[in-house]
Amino acid sequence: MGGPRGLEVRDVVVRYGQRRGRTGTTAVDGVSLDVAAGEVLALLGPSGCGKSSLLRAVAGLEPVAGGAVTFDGSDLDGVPVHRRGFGLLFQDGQLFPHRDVAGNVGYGLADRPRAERTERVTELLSLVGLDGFGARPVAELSGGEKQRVALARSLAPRPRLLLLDEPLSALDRGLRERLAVEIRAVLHATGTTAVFVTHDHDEAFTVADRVAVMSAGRLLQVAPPEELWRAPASRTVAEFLGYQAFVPAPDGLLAVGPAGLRVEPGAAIDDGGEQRWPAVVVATTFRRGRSEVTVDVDLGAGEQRLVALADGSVPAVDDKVAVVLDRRGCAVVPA
Ligand SMILES: Nc1ncnc2c1ncn2[C@@H]1O[C@H](COP(=O)(O)OP(=O)(O)OP(=O)(O)O)[C@@H](O)[C@H]1O
Repeated sequence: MGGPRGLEVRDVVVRYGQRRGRTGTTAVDGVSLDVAAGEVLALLGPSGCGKSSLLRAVAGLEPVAGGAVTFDGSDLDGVPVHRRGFGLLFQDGQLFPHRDVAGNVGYGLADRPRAERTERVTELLSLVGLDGFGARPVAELSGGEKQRVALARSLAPRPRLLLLDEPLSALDRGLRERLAVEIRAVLHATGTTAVFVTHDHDEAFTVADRVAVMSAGRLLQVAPPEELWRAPASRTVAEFLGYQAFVPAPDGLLAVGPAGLRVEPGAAIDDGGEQRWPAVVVATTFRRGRSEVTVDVDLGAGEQRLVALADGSVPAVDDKVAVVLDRRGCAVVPA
């Protein structure tokens, strides 16, 4: 009957504070979602959209008010957290302060023979780039090292599903980007099925095979990163992914991405075909090998402050320039 089926979430509802005469808050409002065995799925959405509530419901930390959560075909209704065989990793890795690194990583292996435990701890420390760290007290670790230890600890008992709730959000940006790449590599190397909650689209795109975008308790779109970026299902999804402006187009709305505008020197002249708009330069920055020009421009929906790329010479602040669309940096969404 085929391989393992992984996680199935069907019409799940999570509510808080519902008492007699009070409706309470509906944090998750009928979400259905599958995560295949070995797949890494990111749950992406703004603060308060219900991502953590959904994750906690899957973990068994929050009761479901409707719908069902099943794993490999069996319903988890009434199955307590510690019987689900899932691993959990939170923003603050919650290491045991009085155990050393090896003691933390081996925590979930207490029932295994000592030799096997030692071998597994060594293997995992190597996997997360912490060879030789076993005897270190956790208090002496950096934030990034602590999260690596927490990741190793959560993977040690080979959970059938790993649930990660904003595991990188307490770290600074550079470290976050590096660790996101490492987490992806570790999850794939171990064949771990995982759900990764984040509000950061770059992080979601780095870590996940598929990204599920949530808003106000509902699922808006689920797709692999490139597909989501190329074809956002709605303006809301596009806005959340970082598309910065919207221009009416014959087949819907043209969503203008971070690389969807270019500046050209000289004030705008209408040359007939191409869409060009007059703009005023507000600031220029050089980032990641390219010049980004912040401009005030009206693309038809009122003046907005947007970012355009400069190919050639970089204009000065207060210069009048023209901005043109670069279709390669745009996507069409339904109007
Ligand atoms: N224990 C709780 N009691 C009451 N309301 C809650 C509780 N936990 C969450 N909520 C509410 O449920 C909604 C969804 O919260 P949730 O934490 O799931 O969102 P989130 O997308 O994970 O946001 P964040 O990224 O800020 O954690 C919010 O309106 C929140 O205020």
